[in-house]
This record gives sequence, C-alpha cells and structure tokens, in this order.
Amino acid sequence: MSLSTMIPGAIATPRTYVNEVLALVKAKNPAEKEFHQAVQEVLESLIPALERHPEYISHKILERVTEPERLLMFRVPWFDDKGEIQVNRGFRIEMNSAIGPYKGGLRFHPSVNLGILKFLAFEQVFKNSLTTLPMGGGKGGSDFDPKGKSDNEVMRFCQSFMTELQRHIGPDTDVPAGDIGVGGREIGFLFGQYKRLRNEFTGVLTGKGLNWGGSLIRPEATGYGCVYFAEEMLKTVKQTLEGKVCLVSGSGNVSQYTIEKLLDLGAKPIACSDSNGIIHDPAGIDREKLAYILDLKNTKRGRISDYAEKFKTAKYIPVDPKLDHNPLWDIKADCAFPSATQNEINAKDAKNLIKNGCKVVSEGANMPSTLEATNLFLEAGVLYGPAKAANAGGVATSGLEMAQNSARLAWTREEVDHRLHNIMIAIHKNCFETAEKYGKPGNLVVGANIGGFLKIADSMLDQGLV
Ligand SMILES: NC(=O)C1=CN([C@@H]2O[C@H](COP(=O)(O)OP(=O)(O)OC[C@H]3O[C@@H](n4cnc5c(N)ncnc54)[C@H](OP(=O)(O)O)[C@@H]3O)[C@@H](O)[C@H]2O)C=CC1
Ligand SMILES: O=C(O)CCC(=O)C(=O)O
Repeated sequence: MSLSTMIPGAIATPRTYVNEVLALVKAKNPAEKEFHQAVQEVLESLIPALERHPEYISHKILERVTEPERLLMFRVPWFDDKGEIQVNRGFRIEMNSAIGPYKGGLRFHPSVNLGILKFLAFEQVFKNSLTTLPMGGGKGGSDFDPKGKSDNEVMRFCQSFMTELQRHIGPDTDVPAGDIGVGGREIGFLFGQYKRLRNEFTGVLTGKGLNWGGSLIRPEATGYGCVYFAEEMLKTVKQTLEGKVCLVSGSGNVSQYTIEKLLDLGAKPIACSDSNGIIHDPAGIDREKLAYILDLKNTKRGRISDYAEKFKTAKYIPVDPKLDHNPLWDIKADCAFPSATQNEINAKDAKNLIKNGCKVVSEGANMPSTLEATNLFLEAGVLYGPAKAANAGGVATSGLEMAQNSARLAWTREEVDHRLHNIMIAIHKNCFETAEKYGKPGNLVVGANIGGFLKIADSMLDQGLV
C-alpha cells in the first residue's frame, strides 16, 4: 500500500493550510521572529505548488519541513587569556536530510540564538536543493564573539566547541562550514580538534585550507556566485554589469569577493560597510583599495573607518542607531549587493533604493530584506535575486569541495570556477522557469522557493513518514 492511500480525511485548501501551519509554527516557536519571517516568506509563495500537489497537504509536508529533524544545544566552556573561565552556548540545527547529509555554515556572533539559526537552517534546506547537488540543510554556531579575541582565545573556544560537536557530525552525516565570524582561521582550529578526537582525516568541514583538503575558489564562491546571478538577471533584459554603479554592504568574506567579481566584469563598486559604519567612495573601490580592505579585515582585523583615513576620495558615515534607515541604501546606484546580515534592508531602505533608480538587488547575505522590502522590490519590477538563490554559490562550492575530498583529488581554479558559474546559471534558469510555470513570471522569490521545495517534498514522499 502506498503512503498516499494510507492518509484519511478531508484536505484543506492551500491558503487555509498555509495559514494553519504558520500559526502552528508561531505557537510552537514563540519569540523566534526571524524563523517566523523565513517560514512565512516560503510558505506563502508555495501556494501555487500546493494547488497542483494536494498530496503535499495530505502528507503534512509543511508541518514536517518546518520542524528540525534534530536540534543540538550545548555548553562551550573555555579559558580566556587571563585564565578566567568563559561559558558560551553552542548550537547545531539538523533541519532536513531528505536529499543528502546536513550541510550549512557555523555563525559565531553575539546575536546568535535559536531563532536566528533556525531561520538560517530552514533557508539552507531550499538553497541546497537549488544547487543541483545532494546536500541536506543545517546551520549552527555560537553566541561567542571572535571580535577582539586573541588567536589563542579563538583556538581554545573552537577546540571546546568541537569537543561536543564532533559527536554529531561526519562527512556523510553533517558537514559544517563558515558563516559570519567563522573563516579560514576558525575552520582550521575546528578541523584540527575534530581530527585529534576522531583520529580520522575526512571532509567533515568545508572551507578548509588548500594544503589540507580545501577547494580552490571556496573563499571566493559566495561573492562570485552572487555577481554571476546578477549577471543572469540582467541578461533577461539584455544588459550587463559593465559600467554599473554598485553598493555592497559588509566588508567580510562575501562582500570582498563580490567587489572583486564586480571589478572583473567592469562594474564600479562605490561603497561597503561594517557594523560600525559605511565608506562611500564615489571614485570607486579599485583593486588596490580592495587589497587594502582584504588586509585590513582578514589580517589586521581592523575597522572599515580606516579606509577613509587611507583613501581621501572616501567619506566615512558612522552608524547612527537612532536612524530608521541605513544611509548606505540611500546612495544613488544601479545595483545593490546586501552582503552583511539579516534584515539590513527595511521598507524605507527599499524605497530609497527604488527612488534612486536601483534596478538590481542580488542578495549575498541570508534574508537581508524584510518581507515589506521584498514586496516593494517585486512590485517595482526590480531584478530581485533572493538570498537562497543568489548566494547559493558558497554552499555549492562546498559541495564541490566534498566531491573532491571523496575522490581524493583537487580540481584547478578554472575547473571549480567553471562549475560554480554553470551552477549559478542553472539556479537562475530553474528559478526563472519555475516562476513562469507557476504563474508568477519574473518573481524569483516564488521561483526559488517552489524550485527548491519540490525536490525536498518529493524526496520526503518517496522515503515514507520521515
Ligand atoms: N560565507 C559564506 O560562504 C556565506 C555567507 N552568507 C551570508 O553572507 C553574510 C555575510 O557573511 P560573511 O561575509 O561570511 O561573514 P563575515 O563575518 O566575513 O563578514 C560579515 C560582515 O557583515 C558585517 N555584519 C555582521 N553582522 C552585522 C550586523 N548585525 N550589522 C551590521 N553589519 C554586520 C560585519 O561587520 P563587523 O566586522 O563589524 O561585524 C562584516 O563586515 C551573512 O548573512 C551570511 O549568512 C551566505 C552564504 C554563504
Ligand atoms: O558552505 C556551506 O556549507 C555553508 C554556506 C552557508 O552557510 C550558507 O549558504 O548560508
């Protein structure tokens, strides 16, 4: 007997079903507002798919995809440089393994909590599905703040974090990587401790160093991919990035390689930021200035305000917490690449971007636009690349790192970049065609959510009640 013949009872309409599941998610996960937001955006855009597939309703697929398969929360004690004990909280959300081992980054930032990681893990499930590669979705991290800590403190924290996490992960089970506050240094310390405790050298993490199993292009991949996605969106209106003036928020991993690829394609990035402020450089951030940012952020671990001291063409705008908008998004530009954090573009920011003639928004960060901002972009006909599609190049290249590790070989830079580029083209095509097929032409939010969801839902149906 197939599972579908085992399900009794009447089936709710798609709209009623979505409302019921949303209410359930809010009731079961109170105070997790970012998780509610991510779930609402996805579920509401799935209605056209539910209309064609009532079996997803009768099999309670939405109740199941919004509930993590496993949720780990643990104590992370460590000694600081003064010999004092510090205690942080560690998390890993193993959200969905329908199409492969859990895969997704680790975030170390004081704002980290369960709701933020659940939104990230939920988004990751559909993003990973879009990559065309066999990866489930997960996310993890800690409220530990690497900023201002010595290398030794970061190492002791990472070793303590991995001492617990290693019980739950493995190259065929759950493969973490970096995210905010977790770069090459942290992945190194985490990998070293995993290897020590497990006595095995496997591809249990991605974003590894090139000498010990890392893939060329992984550091560049999220930023490059986000620009490739913007290029694909522009192709649909027969335009290119050549000469386009661009805003990039953040100045970390994703921002740095977004700026690099924009320069490769002849665009003109004129602004970036960190959590303290913005630099606006109307003369353009060229390769020399980008090299300065990389050294400032990755080696000196300094603040972006130093850029305006060094380059007199730039103005520094400190963050003003009293403002109801971000002045970065009020700078006149053709394209915006939000690459810092969630909800960094609110409705007022979206209105400012639209008013100033911005025609492209390609999201490097996860969920950088509020629901209101997203709807404003869609209504205004902005070429809007939602995060789970536009920034999927990072995790896709992690998938390529896993493939190289399994095969015990290493591809060239050109090979990996070529595969990344083709994956981004395929993701855009999938989103674009799915949006058309489900009656929402040009709406890549609908395209990405339905495109990512169908593979997950069908795999869950194939695997019985999981
Ligand atoms: N790394 C990856 O491969 C991927 C990352 N992403 C997403 O991209 C975004 C950036 O990640 P990544 O570049 O790796 O992280 P990094 O830690 O390398 O850089 C983060 C940047 O964003 C700024 N930032 C972080 N939090 C805030 C905040 N609350 N307000 C203002 N600015 C903030 C940081 O400023 P400061 O230094 O002052 O904190 C820094 O400039 C995140 O949303 C992440 O989830 C998505 C896909 C893959
Ligand atoms: O490379 C990975 O596994 C994780 C990337 C990530 O965290 C993300 O896509 O948000």
